[in-house]
Amino acid sequence: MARVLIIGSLEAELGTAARIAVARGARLIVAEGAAAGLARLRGEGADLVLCDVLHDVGWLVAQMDAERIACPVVACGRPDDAEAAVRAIRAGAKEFLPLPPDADLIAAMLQTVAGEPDKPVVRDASMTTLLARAEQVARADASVLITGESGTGKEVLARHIHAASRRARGPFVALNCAALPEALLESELFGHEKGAFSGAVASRKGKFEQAEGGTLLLDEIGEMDPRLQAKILRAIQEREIDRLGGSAPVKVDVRILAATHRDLTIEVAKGRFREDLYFRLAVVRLRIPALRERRDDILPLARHFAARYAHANGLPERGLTPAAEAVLMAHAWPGNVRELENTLHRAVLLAEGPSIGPDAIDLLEAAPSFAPDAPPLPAAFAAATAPLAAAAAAIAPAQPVAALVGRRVEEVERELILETLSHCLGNRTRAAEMLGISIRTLRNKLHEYRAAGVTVPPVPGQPPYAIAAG
Ligand SMILES: Nc1ncnc2c1ncn2[C@@H]1O[C@H](COP(=O)(O)OP(=O)(O)OP(=O)(O)O)[C@@H](O)[C@H]1O
Repeated sequence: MARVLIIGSLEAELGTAARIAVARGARLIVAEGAAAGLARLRGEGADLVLCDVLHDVGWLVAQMDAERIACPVVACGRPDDAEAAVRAIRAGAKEFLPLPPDADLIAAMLQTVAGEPDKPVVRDASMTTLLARAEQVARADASVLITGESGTGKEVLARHIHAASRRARGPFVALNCAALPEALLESELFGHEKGAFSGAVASRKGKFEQAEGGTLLLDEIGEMDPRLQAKILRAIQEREIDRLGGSAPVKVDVRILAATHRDLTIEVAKGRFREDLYFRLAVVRLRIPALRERRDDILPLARHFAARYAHANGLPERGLTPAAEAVLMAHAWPGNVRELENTLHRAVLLAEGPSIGPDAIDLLEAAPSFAPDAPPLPAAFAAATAPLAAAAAAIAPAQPVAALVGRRVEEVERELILETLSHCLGNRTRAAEMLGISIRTLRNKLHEYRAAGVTVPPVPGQPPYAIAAG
């Protein structure tokens, strides 16, 4: 269930947005102004903020950045007020929602931020067995360790377990442990009290407390530092956590799901992962096979994505020709379901005629190392914000592609990444979102650049650990 924070008056058109969000299953938090909204974010967090442009969107985003509260802010206002829209986007709002709001747009936003779970699409016998097992263990409260290569659907399975559990009405909170340096990860997990470190201007709940009564997915747990592993172990064993700078432990009622692409038994053998934590987490182990190991899933998934992206782009649903299906079946899918999804998204946009033929299946661009983690915003969203995009384009004209001919992709990619990062004032999360890549991919790229002697914009707020870990 997505938690939506609305900043503004519900008596105005924003009230319609609130009603639509609730009808679509969101939990609503309302604050009268930006400062009150920030206080609610510190206290209970949110998956999405809708902020009336009459309030100070720029101040809110700056405060959220300073306090490292990661949550997309969507500015809302009159569609003819392009100036306010551009101002809000420049101030760091992720999107501009024209009022009165369109019900489909709100639904699309909710789906994007909360990744509203579709039931996993499975056909292959290995996956139907795995799903049945997942549903069976969902009812218990035991920890579950989900393993599988990147893009196989570990988070999808975790959401499904949550939805099938008795905690389904509680929050589902996911945290990518590889995306943050150790010190930030600690405060993200356990929260902090005011003054716990420079920049901690107010106390804030961590993911454990935000997931109270629900499920916490610790994604990429294999990347976690041993010191934090010890703290997670304590949280699971004692069912309590210590906020940074806190004087007393806080009781938590959270079910832990963990995911990793690594073989944790190897990490344990090498002394990089605590054995006691491994046994705590791996009460139940679910291994998702790579897509190439479950070929009967390829076509049902491809049809599912073809229908989903046709719908999202306002296009008629089209089937795949036998030749296109043959191309899909012949590919090895190193990027797994995520690669298949991106390929079908492109195919839906590229295909001409009554069905999707092999010409529209463009596998070359599906480089797994650079595949976006999150699905792009639905096209309905882009359509509604088109006037804004035009205004933004007028401010920053695009570089003509012809000017790039003769340059190496690697070089252009580096420039794009570093420019985007400076544009976002060093904010990794926002830059990754803007680039359409995962924060992990961004961090890996930055490490590569730094190793090659390239100067990388520092993390805002600049505590030394953040700069070092970049
Ligand atoms: N069985 C499935 N049915 C429908 N969609 C799926 C399925 N499996 C994966 N997907 C889609 O594929 C994409 C990747 O899935 P997900 O993020 O769960 O993978 P992951 O294994 O957690 O990846 P990573 O290890 O990189 O975090 C998502 O967009 C998800 O919606």
